[in-house]
Amino acid sequence: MAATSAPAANANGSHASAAARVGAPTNPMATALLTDQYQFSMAYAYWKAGKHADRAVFDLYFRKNPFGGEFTVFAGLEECVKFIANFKFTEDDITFLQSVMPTCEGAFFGYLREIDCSDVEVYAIPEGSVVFPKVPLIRVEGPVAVVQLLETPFVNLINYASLVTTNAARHRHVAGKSKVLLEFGLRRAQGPDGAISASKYCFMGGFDATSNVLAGNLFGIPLRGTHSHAFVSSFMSLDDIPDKTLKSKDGSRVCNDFVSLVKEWLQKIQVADSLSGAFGETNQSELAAFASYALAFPSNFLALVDTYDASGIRLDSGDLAYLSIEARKVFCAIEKDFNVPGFGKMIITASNDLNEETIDALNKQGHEVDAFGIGTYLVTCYSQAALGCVFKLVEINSKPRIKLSEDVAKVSIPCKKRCFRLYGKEGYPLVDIMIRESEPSPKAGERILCRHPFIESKRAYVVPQHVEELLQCYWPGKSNKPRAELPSLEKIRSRCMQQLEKLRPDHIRRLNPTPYKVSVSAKLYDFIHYLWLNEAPVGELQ
Ligand SMILES: Nc1ncnc2c1ncn2[C@@H]1O[C@H](COP(=O)(O)OP(=O)(O)OP(=O)(O)O)[C@@H](O)[C@H]1O
Ligand SMILES: O=P(O)(O)OC[C@H]1O[C@H](OP(=O)(O)OP(=O)(O)O)[C@H](O)[C@@H]1O
Ligand SMILES: O=C(O)c1cccnc1
Ligand SMILES: [Mg+2]
Repeated sequence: MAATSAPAANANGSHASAAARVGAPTNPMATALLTDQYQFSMAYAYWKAGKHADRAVFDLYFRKNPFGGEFTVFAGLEECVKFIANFKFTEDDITFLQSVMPTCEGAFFGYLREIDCSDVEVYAIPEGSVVFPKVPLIRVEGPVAVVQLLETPFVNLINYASLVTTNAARHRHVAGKSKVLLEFGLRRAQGPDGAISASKYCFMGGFDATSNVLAGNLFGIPLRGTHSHAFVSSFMSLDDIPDKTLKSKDGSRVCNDFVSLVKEWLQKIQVADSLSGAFGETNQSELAAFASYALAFPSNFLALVDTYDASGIRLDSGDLAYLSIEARKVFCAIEKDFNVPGFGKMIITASNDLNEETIDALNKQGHEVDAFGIGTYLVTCYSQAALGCVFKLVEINSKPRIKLSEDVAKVSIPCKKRCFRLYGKEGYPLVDIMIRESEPSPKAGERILCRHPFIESKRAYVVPQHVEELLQCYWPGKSNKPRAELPSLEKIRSRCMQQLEKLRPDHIRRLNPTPYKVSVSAKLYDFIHYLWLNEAPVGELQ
């Protein structure tokens, strides 16, 4: 996506061209009808009350980090921007809405027919950033009825995206930088959209490649894969191979009878002392499948070796630590005894219900796996079903609003806010702080009081070495703010990896990670509590 500094939309109607520049959401189902019915009910009631154009500010945020961790990776922003760029009801949509809202006045549908997001402003934290609870990931400002309609699709586009990106980042963290991570989840994902999103966001979170061909086509994600048990078991014997000619890629080297060569080598390794008879009971049909696969992919050979008995290169069952070590020993012995340089470094891929815990267990045991193929646990986010992002009204017509709850964690933080990340001496982020829009920004070298939004005793002075403003303008509406760039997937992925590297290690460790501090300015703290007391009814004791 090209960078642009032009306003996305302005009063003289450049909204359509902005939409063309930004492009359409990946999923064609992400249209203006993809929302909950109650959003239309409220839009109608706002309209009836003459409030539909009231200027509202909503924050999209989550309350708790997923997977028992203390960090989250923010993802899905580009799809939200594409969504609002294309937000418009078609005549068919209007006809349908009229049919399901028969009691609404006709003029309301005339209003719906006209609306788009040209008067909506979207500020957000850059996609791929590490984020924390309570801090707005996206701040949406605009006519209340329009922004209300955006609640469900925005939350939908962010929730799973951020959850699965975080899951992928956690798998990357436990596997370590040097391992190849392959996303194999297409068959186990929640439908086609779940699968496509998983492939995109697992790559963003640090995976190297996917088996999902459509995702490769749509997003340019590298494709990787091996072969399945069906291929191996489809062969009966070496007689199943009609064309035995093996050619090098450029055709310069030809072996006319590769099958005889395979047999010859099998005899050699069967009697090799260093392999102590490991190949004595080689399954002939499995051997035929591998020989045939090698003939098809002479420079890219990979064998699924556990169909009959595990002994070598994608391992998909059994004790993966033990088998990978045994396989490596065999490869190293062959390299040494038969002088085949590089054979010992043959890539060992492992798959089969892998997840953070099993990879951690393998690491603790010691293993020789180079690449992990991960499906079910990764893409279904097995250990946490949803992130639980919410979209809350924080201000209307410049009047701050608060949502109270018995559960303090569910009390919303009112006001249109600006958010900053304060970095310490060692270069690590120390704390995120939210301030009222009217307050001066925190500055490097200047002491600022950071307060826990709800717990009075929790506060700290911080003298930041560096201050980063978190919310950037991605959709300026009718303002003249320059629009922040929507970077390529590759760039977002790099951002994610860099951000995780910059985080203090105790925030990302798997066991008992330290919570990152999220705070508000003293002014905002006072205001929250003033508004809270103002809004909370005083009980009466009888
Ligand atoms: N060394 C290991 N340490 C911890 N977990 C492992 C280890 N090796 C494999 N696993 C995990 O143990 C589980 C093995 O599951 P299970 O016993 O059902 O499979 P299997 O019998 O080996 O294979 P299959 O039933 O697919 O033929 C998988 O989740 C796998 O990832
Ligand atoms: O295990 P996952 O993390 O979900 O990774 C994807 C799995 O998909 C394939 O299994 P397949 O559909 O062949 O079924 P099976 O291995 O369960 O027999 C492959 O063998 C992997 O095990
Ligand atoms: O290419 C593979 O090995 C693969 C792809 C999808 C699922 N399981 C394995
Ligand atoms: Mg399997």
